[in-house]
Amino acid sequence: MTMTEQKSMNHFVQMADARPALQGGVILSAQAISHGYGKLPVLQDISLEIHKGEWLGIIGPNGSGKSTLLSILSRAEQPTSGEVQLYDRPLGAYKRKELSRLMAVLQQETIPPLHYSVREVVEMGRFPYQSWWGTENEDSGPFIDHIMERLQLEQLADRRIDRLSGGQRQRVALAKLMAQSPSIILLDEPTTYLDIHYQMQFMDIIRNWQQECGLTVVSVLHDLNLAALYCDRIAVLNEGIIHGQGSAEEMITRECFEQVFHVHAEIVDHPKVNRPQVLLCPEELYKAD
Ligand SMILES: Nc1ncnc2c1ncn2[C@@H]1O[C@H](COP(=O)(O)OP(=O)(O)OP(=O)(O)O)[C@@H](O)[C@H]1O
Repeated sequence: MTMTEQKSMNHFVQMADARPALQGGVILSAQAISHGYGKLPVLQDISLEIHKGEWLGIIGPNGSGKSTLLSILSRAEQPTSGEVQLYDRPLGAYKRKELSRLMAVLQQETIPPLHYSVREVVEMGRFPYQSWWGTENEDSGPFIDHIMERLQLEQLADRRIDRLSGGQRQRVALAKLMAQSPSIILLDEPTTYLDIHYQMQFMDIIRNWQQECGLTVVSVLHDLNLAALYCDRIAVLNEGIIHGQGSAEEMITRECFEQVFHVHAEIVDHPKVNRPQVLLCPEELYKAD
């Protein structure tokens, strides 16, 4: 590791150490959350505890309330009833910059196609650490360099953000998120527009970040094999309620697929890692049985 990399890594670790002390390892909790749009109930009595350093995957069918739950966990939406707490404090009690130093959110199209360069967008991640005049106590240049290198964005540094492909933009969004140095990240279907190579690269980068800094990750994922491979724990949401939560082995089951997703599936053990993987089966194979 070069001096610059070491300095940047120390930056990550210092950020991790600067986090508030935890009690019982719970960093974020949803307590009896209910929510609806007009008369449509979307979430009913959701209670969830997210522990420091874990990767929680939220899976469930279309319209089951996953994005709504993530919006409530990030304070983008207020629940109709119930409360979210971050480090044992109600989410509503945090000032905006204070919350941004602790929590970052990545949605499918987080970065609007503006006329900024890639590097300028990544630097925007430092906003929560800047004074009124847009300056920081410490020079974050080497840290930004390190992130650009790590996400292979150096060649694109001066390229305008609106001239990038969807996959490249998603990498820039991730770089901006890393620049923000949060202790918890919320990801809403982060790999949807990525090809298989960039899906795996994206997930590996998040996992390395998690392992290096004790980052806590909450992600909505539609790809259940990725969820099984990367998440430490999975919560299954169905029709606005938690159908179940547990390890990949406990949640990625034939019963869950039939009851929640209404599809037939065979579950096999991954030959290289100790995680279940899903093999989907056409309906007629089951009719023939
Ligand atoms: N702003 C809104 N106004 C009205 N209804 C909404 C709004 N946002 C979501 N809904 C409704 O709430 C329900 C849950 O939506 P949500 O996006 O949370 O589900 P989801 O599980 O993330 O779905 P998907 O997998 O399709 O992304 C759906 O019935 C949706 O139509």
